[in-house]
Amino acid sequence: MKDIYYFLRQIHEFAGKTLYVNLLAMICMSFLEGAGILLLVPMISLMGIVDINTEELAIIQQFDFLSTIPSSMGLPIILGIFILLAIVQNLLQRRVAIKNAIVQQGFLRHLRIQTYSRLMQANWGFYLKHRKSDLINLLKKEISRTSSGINSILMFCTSLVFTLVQIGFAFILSPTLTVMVLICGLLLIYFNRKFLKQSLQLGRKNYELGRDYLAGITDHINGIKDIKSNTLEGSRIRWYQSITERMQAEQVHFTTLKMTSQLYYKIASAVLIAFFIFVAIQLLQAEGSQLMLIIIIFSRLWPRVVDIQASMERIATTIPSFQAVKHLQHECNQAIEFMSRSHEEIKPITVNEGIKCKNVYFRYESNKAGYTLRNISLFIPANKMTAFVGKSGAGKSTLIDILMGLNKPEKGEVFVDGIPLTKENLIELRQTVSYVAQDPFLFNTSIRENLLLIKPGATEQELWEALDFASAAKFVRNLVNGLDTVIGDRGMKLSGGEKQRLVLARAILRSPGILVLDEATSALDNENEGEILSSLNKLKDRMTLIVIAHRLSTVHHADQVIVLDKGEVKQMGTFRQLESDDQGILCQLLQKQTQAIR
Ligand SMILES: Nc1ncnc2c1ncn2[C@@H]1O[C@H](COP(=O)(O)OP(=O)(O)OP(=O)(O)O)[C@@H](O)[C@H]1O
Repeated sequence: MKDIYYFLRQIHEFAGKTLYVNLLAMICMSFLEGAGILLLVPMISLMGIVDINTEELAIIQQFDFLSTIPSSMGLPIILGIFILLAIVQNLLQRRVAIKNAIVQQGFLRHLRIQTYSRLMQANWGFYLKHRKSDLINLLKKEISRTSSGINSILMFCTSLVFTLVQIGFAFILSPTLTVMVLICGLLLIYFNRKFLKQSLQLGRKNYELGRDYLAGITDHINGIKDIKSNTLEGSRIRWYQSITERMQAEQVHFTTLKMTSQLYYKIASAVLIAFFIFVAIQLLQAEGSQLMLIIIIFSRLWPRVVDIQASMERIATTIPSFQAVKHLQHECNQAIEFMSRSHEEIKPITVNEGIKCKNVYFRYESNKAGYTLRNISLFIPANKMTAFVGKSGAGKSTLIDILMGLNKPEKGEVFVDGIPLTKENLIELRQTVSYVAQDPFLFNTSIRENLLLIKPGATEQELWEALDFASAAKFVRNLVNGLDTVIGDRGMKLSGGEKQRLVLARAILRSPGILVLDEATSALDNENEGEILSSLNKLKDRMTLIVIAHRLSTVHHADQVIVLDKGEVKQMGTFRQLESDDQGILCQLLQKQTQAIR
């Protein structure tokens, strides 16, 4: 209930008075419909179907003036009023339905933007904890279900108001009968509460299956090359058959549940009508007029009771989506990375002295023993090249993430020009950094757009200079569409080395104060790597370069080399100093690389 209230409050804040105007319009509609029912009584009477005694029904007496009109005119007048009421009611209904759609679609968009913005502002730790496909599932499916769940709740409220008004009218026609119908309806809703419980369980199953389905197919499509080259197609198809079978069973179960609950109501409806008619005729010797009332009230009220039960079941199935979206929003709020200022307003900083780590400790899971980084203290001077080397798993990328403020130290601190790195100045540092990852990300669009993403106003000349710097100009010129070539999903249509050069060009285009290269030249041949290294050498005095490299030839020219091992700094100095230490790790790494070449 708390979860539903959370979103109802949001829609109240979002839609404000439109929501209440709509509810009011719906109440008007039910009054018009009620008046229509009341009109049926004199109409039936005038038509001579049954002679209804209106003396007992005060409100119906309001229509007595109709009997003063000649009967040849009375019927057309009643029918005219009836049609008029129906027109007004349906015009109102059309307007309310459109307004409702505007509110619902607007709220869906609002929910999407709100959740997406919070996701974008969440820190890196949040993303390390979550599967990407789960986030996509939430953004795509669960938010829509939440929004349609809200719609069901609003419809439920309307149905309730509608029913109350109809009960009022039915009460005027026959209080005893109305009370009896209501007691029967409430009893049935009470005995059918097991359907609500089952609907909630099915909603949970639907959520889990949807999430697993998306996670599985995302993995398969992303890893299709490995699947094909290792002939894993069979096992993947078997997984797909199994999950779709469970999804099918869940949907069939849901329909069975819905239809069973409706069946109970329909059978109950027939039994109750038969029972009331029987009692009315056999025991109370009721007249035709009362029988007609029984049928009118039943046919009007009973579908409302059925609607209420169906709405409650629909709402129950969407509760897991409410919970999931609310939980996501809550987690994002907890993981908010920086104060929400527009990125455009924030200017990059100039690093004059350098970045310092003081006694930094870090681990990915705080409940596990052992740190990934232990007692790291180091200084990265501004406008120099610092290289991190070490065996695989030593903690190099983790440390870089700490320096960029992506990971937050559990103990110790990071300083930029002597100022501690905090939520307040983090975004300024990020604006200063350009990062080239091991597995670079490119968007499925043209080379030009991929580059302009970093610097939207860049001129043609700036684009080509950046490409030149990254030794990418030649291959881009050779493409038929040059800068306008579309490069496929994640740059699939380019070789690994071409992708790396393009990402490097993109990073340099921004003229960053700090350039971070995490194994950014690992896929390049010696010739291209050599060209990039000499370009980087020229940049050394203009920006702070932080490089991770396995190939030690890459870090020869670094001003400082830091060797990490098992999460600790083991050596620090110039390349020459460290290579001359026979017992040092760098020397061992060098020997291993030389042996591997032989
Ligand atoms: N998201 C994560 N969750 C848990 N542990 C992680 C995560 N990422 C890395 N690790 C662990 O942290 C340690 C350091 O990893 P890191 O990627 O920093 O090493 P690295 O020196 O950059 O390795 P490589 O040269 O192979 O890229 C490894 O033991 C790794 O298993």
